[in-house]
Amino acid sequence: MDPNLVRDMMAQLGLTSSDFDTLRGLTSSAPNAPPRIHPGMAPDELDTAIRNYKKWHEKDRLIPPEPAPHIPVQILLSNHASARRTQEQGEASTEGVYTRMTISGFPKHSSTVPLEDLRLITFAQMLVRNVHKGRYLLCRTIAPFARMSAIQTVIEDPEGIAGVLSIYNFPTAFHCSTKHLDSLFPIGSIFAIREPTFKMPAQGTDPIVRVDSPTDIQLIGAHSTILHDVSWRTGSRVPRSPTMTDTVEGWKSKGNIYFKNSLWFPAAVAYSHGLELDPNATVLRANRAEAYLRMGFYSGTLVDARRVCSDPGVSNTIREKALYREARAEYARGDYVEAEKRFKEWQQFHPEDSDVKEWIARSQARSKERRTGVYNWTRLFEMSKSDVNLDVADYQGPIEVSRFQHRGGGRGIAATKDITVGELLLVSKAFVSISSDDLKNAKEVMVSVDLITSKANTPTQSAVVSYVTEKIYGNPDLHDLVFGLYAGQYYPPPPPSYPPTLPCDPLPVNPLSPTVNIDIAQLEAICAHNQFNSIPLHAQPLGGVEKDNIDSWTGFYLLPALFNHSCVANATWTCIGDVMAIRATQPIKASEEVTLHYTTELSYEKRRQMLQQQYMITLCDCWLCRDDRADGKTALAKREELVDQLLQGGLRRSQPISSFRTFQKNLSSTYAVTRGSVRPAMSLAHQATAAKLSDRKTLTAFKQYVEETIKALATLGLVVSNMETTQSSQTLEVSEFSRLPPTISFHQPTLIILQLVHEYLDIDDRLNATRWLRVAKWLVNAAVGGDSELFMLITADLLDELYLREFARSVL
Ligand SMILES: C[S@@+](CC[C@H](N)C(=O)[O-])C[C@H]1O[C@@H](n2cnc3c(N)ncnc32)[C@H](O)[C@@H]1O
Repeated sequence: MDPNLVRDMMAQLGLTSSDFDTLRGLTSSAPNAPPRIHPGMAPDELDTAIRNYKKWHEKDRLIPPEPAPHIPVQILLSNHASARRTQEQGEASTEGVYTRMTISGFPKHSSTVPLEDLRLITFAQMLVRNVHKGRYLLCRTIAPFARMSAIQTVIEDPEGIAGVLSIYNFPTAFHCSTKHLDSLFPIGSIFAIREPTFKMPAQGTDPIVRVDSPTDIQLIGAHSTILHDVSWRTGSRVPRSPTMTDTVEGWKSKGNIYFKNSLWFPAAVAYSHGLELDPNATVLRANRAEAYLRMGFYSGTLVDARRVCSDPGVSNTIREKALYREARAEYARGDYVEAEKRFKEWQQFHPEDSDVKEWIARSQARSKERRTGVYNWTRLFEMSKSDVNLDVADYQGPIEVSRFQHRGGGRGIAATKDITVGELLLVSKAFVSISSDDLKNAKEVMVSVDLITSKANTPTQSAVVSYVTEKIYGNPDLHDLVFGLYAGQYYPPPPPSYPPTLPCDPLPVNPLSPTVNIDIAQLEAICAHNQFNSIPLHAQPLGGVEKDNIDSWTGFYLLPALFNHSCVANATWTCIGDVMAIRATQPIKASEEVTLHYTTELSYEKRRQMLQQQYMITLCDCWLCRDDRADGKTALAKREELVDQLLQGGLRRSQPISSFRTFQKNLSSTYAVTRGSVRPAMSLAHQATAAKLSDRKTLTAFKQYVEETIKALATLGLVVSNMETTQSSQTLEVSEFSRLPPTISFHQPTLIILQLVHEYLDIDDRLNATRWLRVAKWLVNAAVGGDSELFMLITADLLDELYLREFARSVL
């Protein structure tokens, strides 16, 4: 901060010059402040800023912990008020999307010690750059919260010393309004912060108490024993704080007001305060169950609803409500058999209720999906266009988690029987999925810069940790499902099997005292190692432009995260809405490893780089990479150069065909002659040559065009019977020997084939056009499932662009 500005501010606040000297020590210590990283930096600028930031971080880490300089509370409050005003102004404005940057990937502490085993600490005893293990800070808020990268406020301890508190990843606070924050944490809220970290902020100059894990925060009710011997030096009541109720009825009506305003979490907190006063206050518990249900805190709903149902003194109306909530929570947790039972129990009291009939039918449909793996993919695809959040059951086909010692994490997926191409292996609903559209509604986008990978994450990647944290917070029994995933080389290896055995009963949720500890640093590593970043199918149709303008999408899935990578994968994944389906693209033998692509780059070097960015620290050992490495560095470099040349428009259609042939020869010379037909980079050269030949309208040129197109497909690894001789034998067919290209997703080969269909129709060869159209349909259905109808929907834009829609409709 500019010292002159500080001096002006202090004058306004009536502070003395000795206060100013204290402050100058702080504010002019700009050399100790971290380098700025801000939105709008050019890529080079950002690279340099990240490098400088890392250097600063290393230096800052070496500075021993030291007492914090005293910053007058008025200064803290005044600085904070301006941050709060910025958020309020942003809320009032109708314009623009604001981007915030935050730094991730540095070590951070999350406490695992219960509050009762910790000793009290005060600000005066705390040191900057220190984690205060074995201690807890008791404090209360003396300002309203404001939301920046984290939610932030000013707190004071019982001795009246103030400091800034920043809480990251707090449930429901990711993009919340000031109204939500004020309801959640009114001024005067009392917290116990377990093992607080006092540190220099990631950006800025004033030290902060930084809480990364929301489970380190315990909300303290007025009657808590922890407050018994505590008196607040600045008075029992914080100025401007609302009057706090301290009766069960008071908390109930507060909760009900929040509930009516759709402020589910503040409502749940209010009910929890009431339940702390009287754990048998059944109405509050029943209401909390509903608030949890609205927030997706299903474990909390279930525990509360069951307890209400088992209360012998409860009225029939409340018991029935609780039973319905229990059934809904069972359904949402994927226990469809239990859900059906509960809904049927409820139905006994309301035999004609149409909603419950619908829920029973849905429970039965989900149970059937889970048993059979039969889904209506076409319907799901259509539904995903309006709501990505699809209602389906998970399904596990002929696969299991197995040991693969040589892979990071030591596990992988193996086939439990011989598998055929296109067979459905797994259907999994996202644990969380985030599209950039979800974030844009919030008028604010957060971008995190990862110090481990030295790159800026996309907005949806930056949000994933907060989303997963919230889900675990409200569903604590899911904790081990997430923390059983691989977290990378700096963490102990995950358990050899997956999923872990989960508690039989759901765990309770209490926002005043969270049930499980969430280690945020480990969760960041887990998310980074296991997330999926491709765009769901409805938003990236073949041909045309992206439909929903989705520029980034991140999905966090559980069992799908157990698949290892191969550049020549034998399975492929696609997302319809937030549902991932994984299918075999090659025949797979029982006990063989089943793999997916983490990248579909055609060049060895680009694949290597992409895999490294996804934390694959060892070189990929698939046969394609081994063959590529055996070609030697010089050949690989030359191949890379030629491919770049091609992609940058180095071969123009106006050039003579001989230039294309020479190019092919040069590129081909980078592959050892002994290599098999799969040569992904060659596909690009064949595609370019085919495009050139499609301009020349002679029969010979057409034949050559077909030959080049077929080579483009074959070099990617597509196998269809008699593909190479189809011109003469006309026996092109999809048979049990057919397989999808192992090197790439279905999109590119489908594009190539539909182009070929278009060219055949152009010369009125309907027979071959039909044959190839059927190959395209087979390809899409094998990768995505469904039938002709789904094929037509997925390829609709491309079929239109190529004037193929009517033809496809008539022959499929
Ligand atoms: C999403 S996890 C895959 C499951 C993981 N193997 C496990 O045990 O949980 C991704 C990590 O698995 C490892 N991995 C994936 N594919 C691999 C491969 N082909 N070779 C070696 N390690 C691989 C890498 O360490 C990568 O960071």
